[in-house]
Amino acid sequence: MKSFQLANESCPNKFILPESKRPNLSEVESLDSIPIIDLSYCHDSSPLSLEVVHKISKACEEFGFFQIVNHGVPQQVCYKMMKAITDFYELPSEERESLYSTDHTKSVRLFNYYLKVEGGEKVKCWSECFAHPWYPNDDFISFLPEQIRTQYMEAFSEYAKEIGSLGSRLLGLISIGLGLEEDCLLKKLGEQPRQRAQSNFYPPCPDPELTMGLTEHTDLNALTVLLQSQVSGLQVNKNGKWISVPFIPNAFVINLADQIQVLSNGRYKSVFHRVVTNNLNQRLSMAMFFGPNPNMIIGPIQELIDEEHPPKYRKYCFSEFLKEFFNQEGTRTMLKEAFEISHDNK
Ligand SMILES: O=C(O)CCC(=O)C(=O)O
Ligand SMILES: [Fe+2]
Repeated sequence: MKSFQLANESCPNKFILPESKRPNLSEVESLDSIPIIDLSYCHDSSPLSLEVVHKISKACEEFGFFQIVNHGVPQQVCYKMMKAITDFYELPSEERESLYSTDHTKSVRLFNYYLKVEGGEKVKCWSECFAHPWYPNDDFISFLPEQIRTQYMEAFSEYAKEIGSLGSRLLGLISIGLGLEEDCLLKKLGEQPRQRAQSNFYPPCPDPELTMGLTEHTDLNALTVLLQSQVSGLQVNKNGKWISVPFIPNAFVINLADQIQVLSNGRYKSVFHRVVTNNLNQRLSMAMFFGPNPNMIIGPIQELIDEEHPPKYRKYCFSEFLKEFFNQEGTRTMLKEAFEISHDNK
């Protein structure tokens, strides 16, 4: 699956976006940035800080994105995870070849995102992504290239444990911010929630104005915890403008995904984001997705509905949402909208 050229070569056609979909890098907003929230006072043993709850709630309403620092996940655990994915992508591409698949029903696979353009043609994103479940480990261990299997599994097991408890803690704080019981959102995800991991690799690109590392999208799950390498590239849309998310040492980027937008009846936002490329340095990220069990029924939470806030979305089974997601593969822009209730004729 050799798909990338060296940075001093020109950009192959299959990666070149039509003009209207290009990143327009000079227009990226440099004055605004997503909030940075210190979680020092929110560890399991500490009493709840209402100030932190308030900051998170505000970030969820205004940006749908924030970074967290002093989150309690040991630096070494993150370092080992980042090293394992770096080593994975640094293997000769033949070693990863057998993992490559365009079949989205495969739960472990290496793939490229693409954008469907007019005429049905597919333009590839300038990235490689490797997705797999969090558990059980046996389901994906055998797929990993042998050279990195032990290292990856060791790093991932520790990492998944830490991110699992961080995610539950964040869902608790977000629930309280919505005026709900602390365990409300976690319960909405059900038993055996859909938890997936995805590493993203963005090699240097000869012409960053023509390509996209990941085209604009919202995440389909409930919550994403993202670890990024030192090279920036992630941008978040706010009021139609793109703002960059800087790399902060020992921080995680948190973003709300579609299911929280629906559960919160539109109060908290799952916003569009994208990743741009650069011609100097490779970039890596590890996204940990928290989603509902596919059999769970999702819809606006009863306590958040009243006369002033009628339900914006109909109830659906999460598996239905997943089906819609795969139907929209390559466009992915009207996902939640497919479940909206129209109040036009009221
Ligand atoms: O690489 C990044 O910074 C973002 C990745 C992302 O948006 C995703 O995996 O959904
Ligand atoms: Fe994303």
